[in-house]
Formats: sequence, structure tokens, C-alpha cells
Amino acid sequence: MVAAIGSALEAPQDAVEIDGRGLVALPGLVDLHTHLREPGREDAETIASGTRAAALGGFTAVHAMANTTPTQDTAGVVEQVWHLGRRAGWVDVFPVGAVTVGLGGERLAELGAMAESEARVRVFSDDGKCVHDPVVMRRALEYVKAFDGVIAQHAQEPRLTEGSQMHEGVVSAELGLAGWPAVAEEAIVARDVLLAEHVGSRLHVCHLSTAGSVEIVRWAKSRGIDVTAEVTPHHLILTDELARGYDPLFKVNPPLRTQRDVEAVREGLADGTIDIVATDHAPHPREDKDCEWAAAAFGMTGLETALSVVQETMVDTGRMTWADVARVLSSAPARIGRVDGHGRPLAVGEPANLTLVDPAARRVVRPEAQASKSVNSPFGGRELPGRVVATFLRGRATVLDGAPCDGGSADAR
Ligand SMILES: NC(=O)N[C@@H](CC(=O)O)C(=O)O
Repeated sequence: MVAAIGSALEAPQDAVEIDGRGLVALPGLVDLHTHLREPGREDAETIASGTRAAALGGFTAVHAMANTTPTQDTAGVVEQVWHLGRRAGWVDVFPVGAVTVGLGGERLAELGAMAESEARVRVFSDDGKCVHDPVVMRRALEYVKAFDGVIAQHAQEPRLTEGSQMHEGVVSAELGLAGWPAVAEEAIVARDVLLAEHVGSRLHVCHLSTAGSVEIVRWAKSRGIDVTAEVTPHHLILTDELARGYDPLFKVNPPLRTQRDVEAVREGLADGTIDIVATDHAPHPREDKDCEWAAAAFGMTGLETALSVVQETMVDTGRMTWADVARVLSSAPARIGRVDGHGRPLAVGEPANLTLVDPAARRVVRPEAQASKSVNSPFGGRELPGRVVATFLRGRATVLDGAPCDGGSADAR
């Protein structure tokens, strides 16, 4: 808990002192969209390794996506993930529940049991797959109203994206790779905001990536529809031009779009149409990325670079203040996920979930030196601004001097 704020405070003798000159203090960051891969793909990431990466990125809470093996579609599996998160001790792990059994898109999973479980699930998503059947989506939206849950939709019309490899446009035509058209995202976003309005429920749009989706969400909000949206760091900075080298590090779902889309999502984030930045940290082992483009997995890591990318694209360009960063990376995701004790203002009596950032620092990203078990970062070798100096979870340092406090977690080493 924050005991006091001010200058010339009486600190206990054994207190650790940190020189905060030049640093920005943010409420601990909250990620609404992380793939921790455990259970099932511990070769890509474990809850311990992924949450250690999260702490190094300045996070104190992450939502763990449901596309694990077994799927997080029962109270038993979400409780297992929740317990493993507690045991690792780096951040609070909030499991996301699957919307449908096995992400199959047909039968609703046991949403109520997951909500009532020890994990207290409030965010439900088939992320990686779209809940494409409008009747199933409608039922899910209706069902979660009972416990103030939210459906986080991976907006991808499946028929329009069969075999898709990258954004459909000039570059895909030139490279001869099957395209993933913007309309495949926008058609689902448009349908879902109308469904959310119809049943009076809460909708969250995962990794929104096109200019058209920004316009639809802007329209929906102006109509009073209860919709929120996220953008990933990579969609704020990278474009489909990067596919020209056929390097699968740049293969991701939804795909990297055009410069016009990048401009639109930046503008949408700055004006509040897009509520949050979420990492969509999607670790994959080398063998799933060191192969030809068409065979490679979709996804990129992001927990350890997210804050730097937001600084580069939004703060250093003058589009947002650090107070806005606290909103889009902490208070708003905490509110959408209905998590207690995170995303709170830095004030006396509040839990000391806190991140200290040095905005003047610069560093070259070295994926091999990161804490994630996987190295599929699209930023390897790139210089980015900002450095997380310290992270505190309920007053306990998880990161100090930019290094993990491994004593905090027996499982994480
Ligand atoms: N974002 C990605 O490219 N990949 C995600 C799931 C997905 O959204 O396809 C993953 O789980 O790897």
C-alpha cells in the first residue's frame, strides 16, 4: 500500500531508496491480451517465463488468453492458470475464459462456472479464432451480462480469410501471397457492435488494425454502444511493407496493414476511440518461425517492448502525455477486465502497483537477452526509447535497476 506521498518523508531505516530524478511513475501496467501458452506449449512460453517478461516490461497484471492446450474453457483449467500465476509471483495473472468449447465456435463454454471460480473470470475470448456464428455471439453477449463480463472478439470473418497470409493489398499482390482483406475485420466489428447494442451488452474488440474498424468503433461509441477496443504496439508502428523480405517474424494475425491504417489507429488511440494498447504477446518456438512464410505461425512477442513502442509512436510524437499512457496501458484495461487493485491512481492507501520508467534512455532490442522463452520479436536490432527501471507488485519489487528480482519467485528461474 502507498503509505505517504511527498518530499522530505520519514522513511524506515531499512527502506530501499530509489533515486527517481528524471523518471516517470506510472501505475503498474495491465495487459488485456497476453498468450502465456501454459498449459500445453511450454516450449514457447511458461506462466513463469511470460510473467517475468511482463514484469520487465513494466506490467503488474496480465490477462492470459484462452487458446492453450487444454483450452481454458472450464473452471478447472482457468483455476490452474490462476494458481500457477500466483505461484510465479511476478504479476497477477487473470485467465481469460474461452467463449466456446475448445474454441470450436459452436457450443458455449461454461462461462458462469468460470466467472464463479476462484479465478473470477470476467473476460471471455476465443482469440486466435473468431466467434463467427452470429447466434453463438449473441448468446455469449447475453450470458455474460449476468456477471458484468465482456466478450473480447477476434474479428476475422473466416470465409473471407481462408488461406490468408498477410494484408490484402498492393504488397500481397506483388508477393503473390494470399490476402487477409480489411473488410474481413470490419464486417465482424460492424456486426458485433450492432449485436452488442441489440442485447445491451459489453463488447471488446481485440487487436483492431484497420482505418475502417476505427471509423466503425467511433460511430458505435457516438451511438452510445458499450464497446471498447485495443490496438497492439506492432500495429502502431509496422506496415505490410515488411513482408517484402518474406521474414515470418512479421507474420501476425491480424496482419500488419498499410501506413494509412497505422495513421488511423494512432489517431484513434489519441482521441479515445481506441481505449487501450494490448500486447497480443504471442511467443512461438524457433521451429515455428524459422521456416518459409506460408508454413510459419502467426504472432510476435511484445511484453518487453510495448511501453517503448507507445513512447516512440505516441509520446515522443506529441500525440499523448504520460498521463494518457497510464490510461491506455493501466487504468482502462483494468476497468475493461474488471480487475481489482490495478490501474488505480498513485495515491495514499492504494495498492503499491507501480512502474518507474526512464524516458530518456535508449536501447537496442536483443530478443535473445529478453526473459520470454521465445525470440520472435519484430524489433530485434532496432533502437527504441525508454527503459523500465523498476516494477513493484503490491509494494514488492519485481524489477530493480532494469533487472528481475528473481528472489521474488521460486518458479521463475
Ligand atoms: N496474434 C497472433 O498472430 N497469434 C495468436 C493468436 C491469433 O490471434 O491468431 C497466437 O496465439 O499465436
